[in-house]
Amino acid sequence: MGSGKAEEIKARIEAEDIGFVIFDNPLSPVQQRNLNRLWGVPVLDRTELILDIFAQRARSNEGKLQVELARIEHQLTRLVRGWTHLERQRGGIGQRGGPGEKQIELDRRMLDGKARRLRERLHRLARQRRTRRRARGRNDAYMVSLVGYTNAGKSTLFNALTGAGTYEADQLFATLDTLTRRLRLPNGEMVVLSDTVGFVRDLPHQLVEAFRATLEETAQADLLLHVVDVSAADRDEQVEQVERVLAEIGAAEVPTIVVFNKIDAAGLTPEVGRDPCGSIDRLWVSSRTGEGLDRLRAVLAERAAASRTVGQADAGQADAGSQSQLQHIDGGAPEAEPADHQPVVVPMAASGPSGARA
Ligand SMILES: Nc1nc2c(ncn2[C@@H]2O[C@H](COP(=O)(O)OP(=O)(O)OP(=O)(O)O)[C@@H](O)[C@H]2O)c(=O)[nH]1
Ligand SMILES: [Mg+2]
Repeated sequence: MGSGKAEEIKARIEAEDIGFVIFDNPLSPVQQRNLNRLWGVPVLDRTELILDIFAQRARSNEGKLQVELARIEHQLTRLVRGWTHLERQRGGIGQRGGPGEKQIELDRRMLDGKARRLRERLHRLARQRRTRRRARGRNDAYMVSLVGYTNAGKSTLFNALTGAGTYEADQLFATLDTLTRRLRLPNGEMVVLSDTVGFVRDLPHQLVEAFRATLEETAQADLLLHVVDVSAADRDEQVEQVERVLAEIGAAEVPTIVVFNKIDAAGLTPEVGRDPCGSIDRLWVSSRTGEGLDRLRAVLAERAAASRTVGQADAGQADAGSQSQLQHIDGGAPEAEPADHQPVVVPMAASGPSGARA
């Protein structure tokens, strides 16, 4: 940003009585200090904004520790970035022997120590969580995780499916703590459903690191429901960003069904889409009105049943709808079934006897 632009913004801040300024990209400590001085209002960058929101939302002990760790990691990167500058500056104004350098080294050691202790506590918590899960016998259950961009409607879908009162709100990162519930499906199948923290474009690296334990659980799910706000203007970009984070946490290979949510807001009707093998891999639903959710339940039931009968490797193969699931289990020949080898989108109303409402 040139000085002309900075002056222009200063004029707007004064004219419109603006309280603070947020940059959509990283700022160095020096840039931040200079702009703050020029404009007389707080100046945040994107990472700090996201960290602030996370800090406000964290409820559980683990969530709070994760945010604190992310904050410290962020401070550490800034310390390193600011360091050379400070060193040069202090040298320039003739201070002896670099007291700034010494102070920064002390700060860095203190922060390093804090980060290490936090990581140890988080490790212990993650271990306890794994032990608890084993005790509950959840390792055998079919695990389904809701993932998606923040505000896509994961918690709303979670509530609609489980009847649980998870916090849902029209705000970013409403959910920070993974919440898990058992869900009984129409065919009597039991699955374990988890609601998770939402993703966002350019999720600060420190946050991905701090939330790694939580996110890695996602990677261990048997199935991901990738919830997409179909009414969002930038939904394709959101999908891409979520896929990128999933790859980063090692979840790219987990079988995934894309759930296009909020069809009521987009003026769409419930539909399903199939992969080239005929398996449903996309559904259009509204978590608010409940449209399309019966079909989603049926698909979940089928995937869970298939994973138990034919083993994980084939779990994605045998789920073309609740009726056809019965055919498969009754000995129908699934490999002979899909005639078309192209992905097709089947409107639910027109999907024949195996179709609309399970
Ligand atoms: N119109 C409409 N709004 C929905 C639907 N599903 C969710 N919403 C709204 O979208 C907003 C976000 O919903 P949440 O369920 O909190 O979203 P989330 O994905 O859990 O968000 P984070 O926890 O922040 O990642 C809320 O205001 C919901 O009421 C839907 O099917 N239709
Ligand atoms: Mg949520």
